[in-house]
Amino acid sequence: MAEIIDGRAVADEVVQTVKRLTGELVDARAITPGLAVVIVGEDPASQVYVSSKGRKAKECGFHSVQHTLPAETSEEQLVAIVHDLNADPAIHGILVQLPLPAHIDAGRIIQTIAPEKDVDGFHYINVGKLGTGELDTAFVPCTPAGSMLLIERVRGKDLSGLSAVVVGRSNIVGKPMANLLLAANCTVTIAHSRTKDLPALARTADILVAAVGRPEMIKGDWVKPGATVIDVGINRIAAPEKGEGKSRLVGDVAFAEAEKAAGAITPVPGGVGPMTIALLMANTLVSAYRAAGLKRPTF
Ligand SMILES: Nc1nc(=O)c2c([nH]1)NC[C@@H]1CN(c3ccc(C(=O)N[C@@H](CCC(=O)O)C(=O)O)cc3)C=[N+]21
Repeated sequence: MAEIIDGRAVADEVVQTVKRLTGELVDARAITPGLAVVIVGEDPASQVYVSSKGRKAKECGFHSVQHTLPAETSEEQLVAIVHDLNADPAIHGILVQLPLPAHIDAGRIIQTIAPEKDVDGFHYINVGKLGTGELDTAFVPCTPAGSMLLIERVRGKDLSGLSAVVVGRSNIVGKPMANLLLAANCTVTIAHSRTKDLPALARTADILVAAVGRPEMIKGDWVKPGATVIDVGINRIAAPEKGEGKSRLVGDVAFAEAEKAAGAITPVPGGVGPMTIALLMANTLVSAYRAAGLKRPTF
């Protein structure tokens, strides 16, 4: 049976390190890292993520601000808010929660965020830096960065020559994940909905990352014996066994089957999700260190 990777425990270690380094920054330079989270509309799932980000930021000792805007907020109003946050020296990280309402051009909003405050790592400047390997000055998207930390926990820091298959090609997870694995000298394949014989390809992976958003799509017999399986999916599905109208969270991997073959596997919940939030704190801390002209801490 696979080792079950405890994402909550690793995330907590990251948060404790952020907290300690925040204390050092406050003592040495009187600079408090500041994180602004902007949410437009009332999507209940989004509200949950945003409030847990605010809670973690306070736990780290950050200055934390949240802008909750009505669903009718115009694109120009949102652009104006981002401009204000760009100009605010107390703010080192800006996160605009996605998805945005359909009448707002999310791409334009992301490109409005100052790259040096783009702790999501979604701005073209940060995407380009990751693509060209300028990791010292880039922000790397939180979910792939957190997934890499979990992979390193299991396999050590030297991933050289390992075969990695990333299932999913999104700009926020699949593509940056593939770039990080490539930077770590893995042989990387990105699979997607048009990939031929995905089960056979998946079985070649020493590191298998599932980021497709389809509940339990990756089956146990797609997993190479001993592989490291990172499940990025968070899918809410009906759970009639828990009672009428109840639901539960599952990943993109059929966990009960896959844990029999894998060497190590992340659960859902309690795997990648908590790491995403921890790396948001780490990126915000790094931004504050850079703004102070100090060397970037590494995680
Ligand atoms: N600009 C932007 N950046 C984001 O990083 C971003 C976003 N927009 N929009 C929404 C998604 C979603 N997201 C999650 C983070 C943590 C958990 C998490 O900690 N999940 C827990 C379970 C939470 C539960 O029980 O619902 C876990 O996996 O253990 C989930 C989802 C960040 N997102």
